[in-house]
Amino acid sequence: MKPCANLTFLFKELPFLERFQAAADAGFDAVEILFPYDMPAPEILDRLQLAGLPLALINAPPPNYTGGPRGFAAAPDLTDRFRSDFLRVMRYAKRLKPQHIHIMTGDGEGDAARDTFIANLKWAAAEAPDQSLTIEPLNPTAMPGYFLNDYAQAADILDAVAAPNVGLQYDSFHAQMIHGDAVAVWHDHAPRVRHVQVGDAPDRNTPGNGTVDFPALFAAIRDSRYDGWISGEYNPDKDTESSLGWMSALA
Ligand SMILES: O=C(O)C(=O)[C@H](O)CO
Ligand SMILES: [Mg+2]
Repeated sequence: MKPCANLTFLFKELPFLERFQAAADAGFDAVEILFPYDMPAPEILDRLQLAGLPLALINAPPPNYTGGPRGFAAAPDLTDRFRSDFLRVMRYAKRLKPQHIHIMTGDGEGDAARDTFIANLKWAAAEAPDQSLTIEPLNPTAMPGYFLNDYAQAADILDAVAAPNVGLQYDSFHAQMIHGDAVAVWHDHAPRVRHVQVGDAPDRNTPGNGTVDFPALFAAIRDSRYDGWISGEYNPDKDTESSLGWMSALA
């Protein structure tokens, strides 16, 4: 199991560009960045190369995302917007080579949103056949109104899309908040998972300081032979360094 650091959440004690080396020094093998678009790609690439780290994941809402809607992939009236933004994301991705791109749905509900999301995912999968794309249910307490908010719903959508390069992004914080048992969610959906993020519930804080059963979760992940990244995506209770005890369970 390979540890990854989400640099949007971890090492916030440091200026953004210094977080890459800090992650490498702390023993991480990769980093992910939720919204890298405010920074020139060459600067990020430079820091990745200096630290010797691959980029595991970026998000795909619009590149100019600045606290606006969290994506458009399920917005029936904004298909053109989603598609032109996706092409811009792919131009960025060509430089940074993220292993996964998380496609965010934005707000919505009902059949029209579902159909739009499926059609957009099929289109994106065909447009970028060599790029792994992920979808991630976000819990309604943290993200009210967000369309993709349940793991069974995500499984249904992945079945309908049926594209080899589209899979599930599992997040222990959201899984626990949505379904009450992050370990059970892992057991139900492990074969679909392409990328894992960890944080505790209910406060998205340091793993081990909340209600998620991390010993059971890491044992289940190990048993399932998942070989992707396990990324820390949480707000450390104190400083980042003292929050990294969970990494030793991955060795
Ligand atoms: O909120 C999360 O858990 C995510 O991973 C999203 O990418 C947030 O942007
Ligand atoms: Mg997440």
